Amino acid sequence: MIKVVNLNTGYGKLQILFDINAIIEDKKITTVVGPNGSGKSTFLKALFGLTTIYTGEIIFKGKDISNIPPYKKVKLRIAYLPQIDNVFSQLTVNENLKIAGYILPKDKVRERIDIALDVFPELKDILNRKAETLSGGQRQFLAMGMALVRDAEVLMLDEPTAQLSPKLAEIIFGKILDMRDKFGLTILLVEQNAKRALEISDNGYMFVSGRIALEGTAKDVLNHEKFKEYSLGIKNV
Ligand SMILES: Nc1ncnc2c1ncn2[C@@H]1O[C@H](COP(=O)(O)OP(=O)(O)OP(=O)(O)O)[C@@H](O)[C@H]1O
Repeated sequence: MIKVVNLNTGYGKLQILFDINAIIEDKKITTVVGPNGSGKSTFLKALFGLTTIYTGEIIFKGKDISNIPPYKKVKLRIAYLPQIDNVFSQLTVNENLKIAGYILPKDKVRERIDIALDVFPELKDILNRKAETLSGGQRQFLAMGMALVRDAEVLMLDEPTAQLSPKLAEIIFGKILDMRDKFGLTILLVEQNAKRALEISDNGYMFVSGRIALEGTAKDVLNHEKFKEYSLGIKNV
């Protein structure tokens, strides 16, 4: 579980998130929705150690990790997949998967790559392709596969279905469910495809202007008037 307590954070002097209190439950999918610019991506970045934290705590396994740099978060088995630049574009799919396992003992890497290829069989035929030649969906499969190789326990995904067709988005949502159900991953998802994302989630938060406007089970959020008003105003909902 990740517990966020009274978090105030931003970039340098520019505060973006205000008094955020949230719980990311183990082995569940928690989705953050909200208008453009409301601070959803900043929330993921803050949890990974990429923002300036003014006050507050991020508690993971009983310890405050708010001042721990990103490379150490990887060792804590927290993975963050940004919207772009989530793979090494000049390397092949196979090389990307191998590199993802760099913190693991060598004999474990092969085993973890096999597990990743079981969940993402789509990658099997393109192992020797350079990542820069992949489609958006294939790239997303690779980025998620790399998190599986790393044996991540917490997976933070920033808009994994952005720019994808509805059919591919649905496949990605299916993979996210697989990662929770087959591997017990704790997933924190930021999505523009808000309604569909909440439908596959356990818990939800809606951010508005850097503050939590709604929170509860994903079902509670989906059925709340505030969410309905917001979702009527955006595409894909
Ligand atoms: N590196 C940065 N430096 C300064 N300001 C930033 C930086 N990244 C984001 N911001 C600002 O922080 C605010 C929140 O942005 P953020 O990307 O977290 O919102 P979001 O809810 O994820 O939006 P979207 O749905 O459009 O991705 C915006 O005003 C944005 O301009």
